[in-house]
Amino acid sequence: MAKPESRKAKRAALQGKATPRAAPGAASPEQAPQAPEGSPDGGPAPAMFGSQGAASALTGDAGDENATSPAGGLVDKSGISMDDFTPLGSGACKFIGSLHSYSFSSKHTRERPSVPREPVDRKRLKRDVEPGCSGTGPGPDKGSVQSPPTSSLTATPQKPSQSPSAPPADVTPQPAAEAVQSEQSDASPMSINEVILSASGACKLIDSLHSYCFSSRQSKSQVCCLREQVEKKNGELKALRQRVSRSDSQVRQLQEKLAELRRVSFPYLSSLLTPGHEPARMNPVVEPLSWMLGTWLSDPPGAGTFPTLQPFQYLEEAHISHVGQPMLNFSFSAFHPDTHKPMHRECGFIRLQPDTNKVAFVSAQNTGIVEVEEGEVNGQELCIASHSIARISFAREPHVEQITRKFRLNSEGKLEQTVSMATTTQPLTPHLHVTYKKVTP
Ligand code: HEM
Repeated sequence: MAKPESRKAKRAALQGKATPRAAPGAASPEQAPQAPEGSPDGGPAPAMFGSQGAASALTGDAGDENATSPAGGLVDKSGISMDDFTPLGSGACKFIGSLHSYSFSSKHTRERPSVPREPVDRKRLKRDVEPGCSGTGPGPDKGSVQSPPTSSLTATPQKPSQSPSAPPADVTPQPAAEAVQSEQSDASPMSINEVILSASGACKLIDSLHSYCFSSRQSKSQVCCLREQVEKKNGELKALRQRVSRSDSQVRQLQEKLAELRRVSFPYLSSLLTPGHEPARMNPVVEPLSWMLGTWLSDPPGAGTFPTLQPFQYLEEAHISHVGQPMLNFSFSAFHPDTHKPMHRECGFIRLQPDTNKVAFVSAQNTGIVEVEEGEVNGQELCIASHSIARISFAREPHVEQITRKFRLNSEGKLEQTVSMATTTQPLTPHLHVTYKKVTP
């Protein structure tokens, strides 16, 4: 047994440190009966332990198991010091951990076989006396020794009303509950249970706070990631808008250039032909040839053949129009398919003998040939053959002696032209075949 004076001094030290740190709500007045003035400690017991039984667990029945820490605090041999129960000084987690340690070590201390345990009867006697006023010695009431173990201090789960801040009983850690149940003869199970209950509730609260912190960090990370993606997409959108803007600008420039080219090509004619900006009405005489009207582009490229020539291809634009007169105006312009270099070109007029389907085709070609072809229009097909051919005096040979043409609008709405010719060396033979698609009305 420890010396009384030494124990008294240590208790005084314990009271001086522990009293201000009593956790509010950790013990209700019923759970922690105030130490009477006649307390052997000479002052109130530490309220946070809830009962003198808990305090005696620190002081120890089996001997002086406490020592003074280097810092001057009271240290249990299990390694627990009062500082460990100080939430403000060492943090909530340390505090909770200490509570768990205390619970474990206290239980362990009580179960240590090396420590001689008092007879059950003596412990019961002592416990029965403690609530009265003194925890230092067995009470004289021999009758209480005979009292059953289910006395008022027998370990029972704390009622919620006794501790408003304690969590519900169903959250009591199982080991703690078992310890309480198995230690019914111990002097301090209720206090320990209470502390563990409080600690368990606090741990759950802290765990939920950690979980909230973690999920909050995750959410922030996701928000940052999404924000980066949005910024990246905004950048791409901005680049696309700039490209569209550039394309619009290019289209405007091309339109302006085209308008300028038209003005240059027909500086005065356009204004003369369409003063009121209304197209000329078609002369009814040429109405049977109306299917030829329009601007046409070779599609696919035209194909050239002749017995004396290598097959070749060409691009051609056919422009057939009218200005209200009883005739059509035409121009055919051929280009090299690769270099777009101008090749054959001809222009002229197509006339119809009124009230007949007889057609006269007059053409002047850049090769120095002028020719007249005549024929008939039947539906959407025009077949003509050379009536007269003339040439310049220095035209290259072989000279063309006969020309036949056929125009038709096919089932696909495309214009076709087939040309055959006879030269001074070759009989009438196909020379050209081209299909045009309409590009303007
Ligand atoms: C009705 C209109 C045309 C006539 C009467 C015509 C007549 C001729 C004749 C007589 C020749 C010489 C053949 C030989 O050497 O044996 C020739 C050659 C040729 N024609 Fe045509 N042609 C016409 C339209 C075209 C067209 C639209 C093209 C398209 C680009 C074309 C391209 C050629 C070529 C590449 C040659 C061979 C090279 C040359 O002699 O210049 N011709 N043509």
